[in-house]
Amino acid sequence: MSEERLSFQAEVSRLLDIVAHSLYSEKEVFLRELISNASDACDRLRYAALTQPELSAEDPDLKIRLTTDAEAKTLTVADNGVGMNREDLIENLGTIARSGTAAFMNKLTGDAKKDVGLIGQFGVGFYSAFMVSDKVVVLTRKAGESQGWRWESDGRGDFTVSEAADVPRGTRVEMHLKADEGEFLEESRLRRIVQKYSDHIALPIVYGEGEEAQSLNKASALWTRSRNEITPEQYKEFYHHVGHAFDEPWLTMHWRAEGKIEYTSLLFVPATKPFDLFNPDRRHRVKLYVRRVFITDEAEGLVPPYLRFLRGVVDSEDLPLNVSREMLQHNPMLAKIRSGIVRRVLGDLVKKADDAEQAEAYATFWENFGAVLKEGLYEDYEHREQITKLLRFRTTGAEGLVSLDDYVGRMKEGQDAIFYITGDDIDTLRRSPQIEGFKARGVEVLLLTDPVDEFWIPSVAEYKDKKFKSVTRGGADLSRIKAADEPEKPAEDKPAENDLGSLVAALKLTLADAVKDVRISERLTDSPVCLVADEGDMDMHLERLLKQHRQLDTSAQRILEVNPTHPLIRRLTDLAAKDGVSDGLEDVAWLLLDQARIVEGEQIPDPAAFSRRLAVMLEKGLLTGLAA
Ligand SMILES: Nc1ncnc2c1ncn2[C@@H]1O[C@H](COP(=O)(O)OP(=O)(O)OP(=O)(O)O)[C@@H](O)[C@H]1O
Repeated sequence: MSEERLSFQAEVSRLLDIVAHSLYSEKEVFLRELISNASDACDRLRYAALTQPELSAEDPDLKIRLTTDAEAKTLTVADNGVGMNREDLIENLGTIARSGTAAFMNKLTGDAKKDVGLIGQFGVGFYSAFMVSDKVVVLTRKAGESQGWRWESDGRGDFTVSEAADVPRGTRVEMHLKADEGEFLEESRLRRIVQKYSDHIALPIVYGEGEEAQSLNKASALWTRSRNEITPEQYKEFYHHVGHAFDEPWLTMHWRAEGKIEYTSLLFVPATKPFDLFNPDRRHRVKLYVRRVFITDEAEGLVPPYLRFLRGVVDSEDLPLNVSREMLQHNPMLAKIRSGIVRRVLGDLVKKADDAEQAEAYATFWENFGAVLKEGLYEDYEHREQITKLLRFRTTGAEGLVSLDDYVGRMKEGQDAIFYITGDDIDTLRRSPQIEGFKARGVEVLLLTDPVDEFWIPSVAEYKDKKFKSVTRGGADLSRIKAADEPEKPAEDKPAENDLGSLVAALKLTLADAVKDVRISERLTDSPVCLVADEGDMDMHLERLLKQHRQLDTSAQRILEVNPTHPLIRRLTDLAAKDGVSDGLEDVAWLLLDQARIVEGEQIPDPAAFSRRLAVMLEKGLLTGLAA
């Protein structure tokens, strides 16, 4: 087959443009990226060879080799790993398949300086070779296939692919260095880079060929070394490699489990949210090794979905090497390892959460992963208590994050429930009419904005014998809670009970089926009205959420609560006591209901009628206002 010329995917072209034109301060990281790829390729071959030993038989000692040619000004990174065929080459070195790429690309501004910072966080993998090269040639042959392939590009829009003869198994990436990148031809420079970024790689990385070849790294898997031999820098570089991450690890956990089951874990909690955290598959990314052999990064059941933010490796001494990825899931050993991991990780997180000096650091973790962790409250009954200790909340009572123990410790005399409100964002929740009375009495309300909150609360139901209670459902029961500094309302502020009775009757008659009931409110202090759900009905926010996701197409009737101390309601009470249901009262009743719906974020069923009534009322108001 002759040479084919193909174009890069548009995203790759944009990326290459930035890579080539930006003054990336740490160009040396290209080597880390290529070594990381080479190591992954060897891991994949080693796994495939477990069931097909012939794949690696001709050249079984897996390694990574760096060579230079001072005359040709080339640096080559070669591995004898799994290699690529034509389709792999076109798919892998012409596109960016990684999840989160689209989101990343949307963030690019076109301003090279800013974009470089972003790339630093995202990593450009193979394409970083173009930071130091004006031409890259890849020669590769896939394990088990006889045809070799050559890929070549100057990194400017297109690349060529052609057949190549006599290519050994694996991949050679030959970089034709730019004129001013001669430093990458020097062994000492390469050695320093390898030691800085790639020392954790478990394979030998050598410089040169034959007898002369020099070893550049320790070639022992980082997790097999003892903790006191590993520097924070080395942990970080390993985290970058294993997690395809570019931030600092927020927490590093490295331990060996001994006894009935033996395994080593080196796990990290990232400092920032990975792009794919909320993918529907809820997959974790922890890599499973069996006695130093990489098995899979898709071992379902190794880590529960609510800890899917973890990155790192678990290396088992007991699982059989020939365990197929499919059979793994049902292996009882795996369940034991998982339970060890969960216990340890939750234990370490609780320690962090309990440490008052680390409150700020813990808040970062919580903002990133709290919403994911909460899934464990209903998915992992066994560890619910520990997860509960990790919970943090925004509330009406404090600026920062509050734990359930903080909350319970501050409960008012007579308060027997943990009050909460759910919604889409904190600011709207803080302004909700339903929490007015709670705020006025100094009763703290948890402000919940994660969709998952609607699901764990009913499942957990209570904490330390205090039930969770939504402030937008059922009665407010505020009268039983004593507030020390509660100002007594002057008696004349509240209309007479009888008159209020007439108002409620008139509103019920007017609004009929549009509401389930009309009640005098205990929870309002400033707003005239609000909607609440009846005790046994679904909370309003949950109903909206389910409708958005097309999981529900009916609506429950709501209760309209009126604030007896609001001037508007007092005026209306007089009107109802005098005339019963009048035209004026009818219009106001509907307007109040629509207003309550708007504040709640609900649709108004008849906007035209709303607008007509509003115009009538404004006109009347203006006329009497002008006359006065
Ligand atoms: N030396 C290699 N041997 C075999 N396949 C390789 C090699 N280098 C790259 N590839 C293939 O090309 C793909 C793309 O590589 P690239 O470095 O761009 O991204 P990545 O490795 O998936 O992510 P990262 O940015 O974390 O490196 C890899 O996923 C792999 O399938």
